[in-house]
Amino acid sequence: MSTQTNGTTMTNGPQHANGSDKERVVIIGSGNWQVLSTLGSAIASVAAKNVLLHHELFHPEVKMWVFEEDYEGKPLTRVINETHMNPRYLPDIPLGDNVTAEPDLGKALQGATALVFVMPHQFFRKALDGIKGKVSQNARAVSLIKGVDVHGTKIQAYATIVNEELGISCSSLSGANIATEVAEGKFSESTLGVPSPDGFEGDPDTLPDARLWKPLFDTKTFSISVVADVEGVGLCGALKNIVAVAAGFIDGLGWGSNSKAAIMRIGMNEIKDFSLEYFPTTRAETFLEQSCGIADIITSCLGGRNRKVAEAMVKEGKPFQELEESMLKGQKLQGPETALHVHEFLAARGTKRPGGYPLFDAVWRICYEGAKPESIIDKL
Ligand SMILES: NC(=O)c1ccc[n+]([C@@H]2O[C@H](COP(=O)([O-])OP(=O)(O)OC[C@H]3O[C@@H](n4cnc5c(N)ncnc54)[C@H](O)[C@@H]3O)[C@@H](O)[C@H]2O)c1
Ligand SMILES: O=P(O)(O)OC[C@H](O)CO
Repeated sequence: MSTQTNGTTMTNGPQHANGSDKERVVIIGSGNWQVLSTLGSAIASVAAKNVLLHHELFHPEVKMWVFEEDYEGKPLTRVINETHMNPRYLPDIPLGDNVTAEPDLGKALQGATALVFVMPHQFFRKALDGIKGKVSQNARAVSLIKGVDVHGTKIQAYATIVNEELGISCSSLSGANIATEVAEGKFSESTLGVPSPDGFEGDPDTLPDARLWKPLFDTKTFSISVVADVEGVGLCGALKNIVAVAAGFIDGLGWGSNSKAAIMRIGMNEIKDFSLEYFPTTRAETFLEQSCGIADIITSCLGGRNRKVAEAMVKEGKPFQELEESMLKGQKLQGPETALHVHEFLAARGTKRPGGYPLFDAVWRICYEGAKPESIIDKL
């Protein structure tokens, strides 16, 4: 098994067990980030174009594992394969004729060497159980999942779990990336965190996993920057969802732009300090300089689903679970559960930060403990 801290077993790619020297891409997930699933479906549409462009590196077919469900009386996979769109999670966006939807995870993984994980974190563990033992040790993975996994005093980003459980190298991709805007080809940036040898200070674009994933995702309108910080990129994506919930409360209360800017600033500091406190390989500049850091906080606090549902919680006085169902229609919220996971972790592990993490704590209290939204500023 490879170990991935700042270092990993650095496979240099091609010459795979499938007998081909070309990378075979499988997208595991098919939601709103399909561009990347809706990211899954949005990501599928970006990746589908790039495998054709970089045909010397990639096999032309992109498989997409789809959690099978009924769509207007037909299996969703059949609808996707007939129309080359995913009307359930990413309406009106062509995915590319070379994307094949597959409901059987084992079949989707056959011959796969480049695994793109893009599903709500709520479904990750079950999918991972179905993947174990079915992946070539030459394969590599990238996680686009924005969340953290907590067990008692242990907290992990998803790329680390993929690395540990499947024994393959895993990168992270995260940024200011509202899926529909990416799918519509509106200019966005994203950050790719790749494994590197300990103490690496060179050009991250030269690292082996950057040479695989950057050609798959980078386009003129979806611009990828590479950093040697897998965990930092994953943590930014996870923790900004808590801040976006807080921003939604501010909107619901009608408190205006100064309050929202304060929430973004305080949230940025909590994300950075939390990551540096518990994940020693993370780099402060990832939070302050990259799309996955400050830029994703801004876009999520302006236009994300977490913000939208949290605003409705205040205005309609309903719990997030009810609003998630009625407003998102099958898409999933990550912010409230991430606040719960972080709360459980901090309760078990404690913190050396003076005053703790009061914004993260306030979001947990409002979502799960019935605290009033106005109390969000009480300990800031
Ligand atoms: N949508 C975005 O704008 C966006 C942007 C960047 C990152 N992300 C991240 O990408 C990840 C995926 O988000 P998304 O927006 O694509 O998903 P989503 O919120 O659209 O959720 C729908 C997905 O969940 C799947 N699903 C539903 N029930 C399931 C089950 N029982 N088992 C397995 N899968 C099931 C559906 O098949 C579909 O793929 C998340 O971590 C999210 O934070 C999303
Ligand atoms: O819609 P949200 O709140 O899940 O955020 C989507 C993306 O993560 C924004 O980068």
